[in-house]
Amino acid sequence: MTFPIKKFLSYYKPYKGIFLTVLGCALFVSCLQLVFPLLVRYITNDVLESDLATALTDVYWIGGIMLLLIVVQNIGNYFVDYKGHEIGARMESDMRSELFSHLQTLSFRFYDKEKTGQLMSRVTNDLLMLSELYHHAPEDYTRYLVRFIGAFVILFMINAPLTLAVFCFLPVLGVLSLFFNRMLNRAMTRNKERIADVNAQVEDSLAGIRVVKSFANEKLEVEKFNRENDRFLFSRKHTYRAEAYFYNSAEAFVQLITVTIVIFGSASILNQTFDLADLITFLLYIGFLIEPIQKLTHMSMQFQEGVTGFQRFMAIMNVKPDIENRSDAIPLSNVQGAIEFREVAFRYGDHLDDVFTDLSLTIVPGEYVAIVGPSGAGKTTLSSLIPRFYDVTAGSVSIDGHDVRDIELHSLRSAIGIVQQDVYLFAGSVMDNIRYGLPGASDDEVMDAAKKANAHSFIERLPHGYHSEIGQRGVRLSGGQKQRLSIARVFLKNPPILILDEATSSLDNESESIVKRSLDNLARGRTTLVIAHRLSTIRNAERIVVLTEEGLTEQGTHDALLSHNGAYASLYAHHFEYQV
Ligand SMILES: Nc1ncnc2c1ncn2[C@@H]1O[C@H](COP(=O)(O)OP(=O)(O)OP(=O)(O)O)[C@@H](O)[C@H]1O
Repeated sequence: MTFPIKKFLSYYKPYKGIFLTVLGCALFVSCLQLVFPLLVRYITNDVLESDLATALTDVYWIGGIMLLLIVVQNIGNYFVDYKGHEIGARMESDMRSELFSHLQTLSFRFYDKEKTGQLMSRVTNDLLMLSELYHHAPEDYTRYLVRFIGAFVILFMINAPLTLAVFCFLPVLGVLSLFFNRMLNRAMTRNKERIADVNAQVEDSLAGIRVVKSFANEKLEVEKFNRENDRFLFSRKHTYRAEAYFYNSAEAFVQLITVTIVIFGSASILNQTFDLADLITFLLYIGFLIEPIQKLTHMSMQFQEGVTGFQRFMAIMNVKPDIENRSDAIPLSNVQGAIEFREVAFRYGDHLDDVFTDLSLTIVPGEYVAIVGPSGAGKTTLSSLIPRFYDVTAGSVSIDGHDVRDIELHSLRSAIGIVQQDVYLFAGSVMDNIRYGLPGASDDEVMDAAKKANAHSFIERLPHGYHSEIGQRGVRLSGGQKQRLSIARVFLKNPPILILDEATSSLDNESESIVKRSLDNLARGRTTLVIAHRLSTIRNAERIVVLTEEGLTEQGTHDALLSHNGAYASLYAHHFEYQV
């Protein structure tokens, strides 16, 4: 993947002013730092040669100047460190927010493929590395470059041959770092993938902790986790080995440079072509030359981590949502609730089998239609084409005569309410969860919806009524209670079209009958599509549609289908065979 430099730089834009100030400050402080060794050289070379009284005065003066320089430098460094980090953190926060917003736009097809834990890793870890690169790299490179060039010029003026001799080591170091850079880059990418796998494993195991415990499979989960954890450890070991090679080779070069100066400098002093002040200046400035080399490994790590983090960030940002508003999408208003599937073909992926090939079905406004059929026939898939969770492969789905692909997505989904067997409730209070159906609804409206969903009385019995916390995913509520909250949520939303997907199949008889009454209330006056396994619950449906692997094979009322003695009759017989 080529590096999208323009996009990378665009995140600096909102902070251009403060960023350039920080950079200017780093530059200024670096220049001040170059003055120090020159002052020491001046003392050893000139001041110490003069008479005692003048020398002492000069030393005090220079000491004062040095103190002032220290104060100015440290104030400057404080500003650079504080503001620099803040800019990095702000940019990281902007990117995190952009990434999260983008994730919200991606469709079911994307989430079918991606692991939640891995995505979480991108939103957190990868961006953390990026903030370091964003602010440290420009500051550090400026500091090191200024000091490096400054020290080179000063040393060159003092003793050109020795300075050039020191510089002969640098190309070798350059080649070395290029070689290790590639190695580190690969290792960093692998590290990121591995930690994302660890995250995914943690997410999966903890989200399913109730299943884990019910099967007493804690040990198995620990083994699965350790497998990923070990892979991460192995990958990090590789990185550290590469790093250690690089760091120590660079360190050896640094020491070689110091030894060269000491030997050549001392020999030159003996030959009287160099004096002690020159040697002291060289040794003081050598730090300015060595520092960037010593930091090269760290900077290169930081650079690689930031770059791979950005590439992984962009890999998601570049995923185009496959379900989007068309530029001329129309808002859906005054919905009557007519639904039409016309010659619909659908498959989940290019290499997967068709779920439907030529399916046509018309539902009139306000009709109550039940879809039944064997498991895997495509009942849920059919219902998910109405709110455009997936787009048809061929044919069309329309509402009130408008192809759903031409309807503005928000208005389309606002017109459809879905109640599922697997209720998802968010951490928060009962009130928050019902209000999710219509953010901005008043407390009275929420309570009214709860009453219609037969949820009000149980909510009032909770320790803090509507303000009771329900725990993550509603663990503190029973299945039937969760279901009624989800129905209240849809009451509040008040959509003209309703999809009930196996909404009561996991409940016991008593809960089922309460939930059933709530659902009947909800369905009144709305076009309703029920996906049912329990054939007993849909006996009164105005129309029952039978979906099998061959497509829609039969439709009619319960009695008509039974007397037809086809697929429905055999499903029904089968169903009751198991019920008895
Ligand atoms: N996200 C998905 N990606 C790929 N294939 C899928 C996906 N969801 C469902 N399928 C496949 O599509 C087919 C229809 O599944 P669907 O869930 O619609 O059936 P269903 O009739 O609702 O089944 P059930 O009654 O068991 O819930 C099945 O073969 C299933 O494996």
